Amino acid sequence: MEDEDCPDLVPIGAEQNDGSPGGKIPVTIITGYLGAGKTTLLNYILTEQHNKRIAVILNEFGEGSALEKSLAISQGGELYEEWLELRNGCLCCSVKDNGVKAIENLMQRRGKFDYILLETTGLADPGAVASMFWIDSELGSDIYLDGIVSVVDAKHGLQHLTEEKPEGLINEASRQVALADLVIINKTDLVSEEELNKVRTSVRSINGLVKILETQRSRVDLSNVLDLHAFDSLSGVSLQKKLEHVKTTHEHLDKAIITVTFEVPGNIKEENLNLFIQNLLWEKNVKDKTGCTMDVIRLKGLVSIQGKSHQVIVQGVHELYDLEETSVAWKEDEKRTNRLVLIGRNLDKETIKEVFIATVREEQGNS
Ligand SMILES: Nc1nc2c(ncn2[C@@H]2O[C@H](COP(=O)(O)OP(=O)(O)OP(=O)(O)O)[C@@H](O)[C@H]2O)c(=O)[nH]1
Ligand SMILES: [Zn+2]
Repeated sequence: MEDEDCPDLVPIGAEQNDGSPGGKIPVTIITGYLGAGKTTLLNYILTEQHNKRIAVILNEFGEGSALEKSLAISQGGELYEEWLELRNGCLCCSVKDNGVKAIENLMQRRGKFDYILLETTGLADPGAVASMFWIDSELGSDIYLDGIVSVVDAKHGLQHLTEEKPEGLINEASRQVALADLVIINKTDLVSEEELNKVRTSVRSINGLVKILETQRSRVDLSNVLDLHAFDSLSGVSLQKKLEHVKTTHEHLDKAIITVTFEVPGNIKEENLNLFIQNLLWEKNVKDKTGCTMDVIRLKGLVSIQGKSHQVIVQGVHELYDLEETSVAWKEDEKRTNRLVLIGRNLDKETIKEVFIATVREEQGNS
């Protein structure tokens, strides 16, 4: 039965479902720039009462996906009904033609879900992801695209939306807004009313029709997010029309922005970690081999802090960051380690790892 070309979706925490056959399964695409609050929204949806069996598909960068998963799980606890990971990393390129098939194979194997939430990477072109459902609608699929939700960071969104791109390159953040059926301006706690007005105006100028909601921690009435039927015959909008309107591309990843991940074993001192992060995000005195400043847009990590029994999550978006102790304890026989993911410009993995080690070195070997 299995198509060889068809990428595998990897179910995590497998447990058989017997869904009812019949009705088609809606898919909501959750998009938004790096660090805007997409995973926070997913977590929120999953913890709210919805009486649905929700499958979650993460479209994260290849290497970082294991970390992303562990971050989200440790935040969301056991509330995830399903957790799927695309083994090939990027959904837009690796499974463009087979993505729908992969999801359907999964439903066949595991029984039906009531709803599918698909989180794209912060740099993805949601149009490329959406188009895979459009192609499939003619094939009588079991799933349909319900809507595209775009999360905008109230603090950094304006910067993302107005950033000038070199000739020929499209601004990902504004494309995500242009394609959205719902825009959630999140992190309103971080801005003044005036700043919020500017972001709202900017969103409105890009997409004159879209519904705009403003949130903290992506807390939003679920009836505004799920079952939008944005592309039904009833709503009169076809996905095809929308995609024609907003140019979508294959070159969905800004070439200049890359992801680096590294792992360093041992315990580190909290103050040394702070120093490392502050040099990187605030002082901006960490340079690559050619002398260019490393510009980190997004930072995630799972680290082992000296004196703490539990794993600590590091989260950074531009210059804002915080450390949070998780509910996951390091096991007795477990090798303590620090895993970091950085997304930004001028990042070179060796240098950044060296700088990290140099900053925390004195703590190596302690436990
Ligand atoms: N102050 C504040 N922080 C928030 C809010 N919502 C989310 N955050 C924080 O912002 C950071 C990024 O949130 P995520 O939900 O991981 O963002 P994301 O869009 O999934 O990020 P990527 O997948 O890396 O692009 C985390 O540290 C969140 O705790 C908010 O309303 N206010
Ligand atoms: Zn995320």
